[in-house]
Amino acid sequence: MNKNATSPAPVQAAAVPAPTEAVADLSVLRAEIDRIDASMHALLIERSQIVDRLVQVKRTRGAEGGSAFRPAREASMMRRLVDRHRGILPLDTVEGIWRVIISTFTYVQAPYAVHADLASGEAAMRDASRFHFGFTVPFIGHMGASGVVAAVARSRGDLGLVPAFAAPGAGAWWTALEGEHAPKIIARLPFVERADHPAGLPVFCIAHPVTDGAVTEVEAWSLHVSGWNAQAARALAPLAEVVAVPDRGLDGAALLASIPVGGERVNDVSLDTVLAALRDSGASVRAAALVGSHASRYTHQPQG
Ligand SMILES: O=C(O)C(=O)C[C@]1(C(=O)O)C=C[C@@H](O)C=C1
Repeated sequence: MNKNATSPAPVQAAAVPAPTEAVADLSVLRAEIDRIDASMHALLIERSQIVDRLVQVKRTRGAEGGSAFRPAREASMMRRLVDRHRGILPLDTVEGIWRVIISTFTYVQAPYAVHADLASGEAAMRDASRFHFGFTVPFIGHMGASGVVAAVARSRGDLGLVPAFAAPGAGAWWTALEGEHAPKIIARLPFVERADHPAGLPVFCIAHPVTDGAVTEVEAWSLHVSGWNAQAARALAPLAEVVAVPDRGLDGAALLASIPVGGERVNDVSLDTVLAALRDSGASVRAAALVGSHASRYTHQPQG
């Protein structure tokens, strides 16, 4: 006869630890948590010592002054972080922790402020800034992208955040980035996109151009186009992401075209392809200026 079938109760009772055993287990587990917290803290202190050495190396190599923000390195670190994450701790939390670690280590190398355009909604922009740069880095709000670009231009190493989409009334703010010494787009945030990102507002990050650590997977071009029409907009849609603002002087539009020139998914799009598509659809480009570059958009697909 099967003993378990006739007397299941003792088996279930044995699975629940006696109260004293449970208390002992809890204190053992809490001791484990204390050990892990102490190790994590020690590792952060060790990381800060490495960053100290990194600053010395950068100095001896004559690295540019200004911001210590290195967009190529950060994009690659964030992609690897989300790809290796597993377990019950939400990805949002892990990403947020590392954003604070990296942006604060950027700040301790060379203090900077984040200027953000609040004109299309303060809450989402503030969330984006705090998520990507933490609370130690000062946050300065502006009503409009022009104020952000001007503040970054005046600074030594500040960053600017501007919506990466057509915001009503924003105008062709990117034309202020055309000058040789003007700030440029150096990143697009979030580095890792997903449908339910807690700070998912798409923003361009603007700074004085970085020569060391720039990433050029996507080029941002300011295009002045006459004869801009629906056919031209349709022709560009598969080639580039475009923000368009009417330009009455040209009887056309000022465009900010983000052209994927090469990345993990290398494709054939170049400025020439875009210019040819515009010509073929009856529009003509009067002027083109490179106003920055950034890493390819990287989308995280949740497992399961
Ligand atoms: O790798 C660098 O150059 C650093 O300055 C270190 C570090 C980091 O904390 O990991 C900080 C800032 C950069 O944007 C990238 C990475």
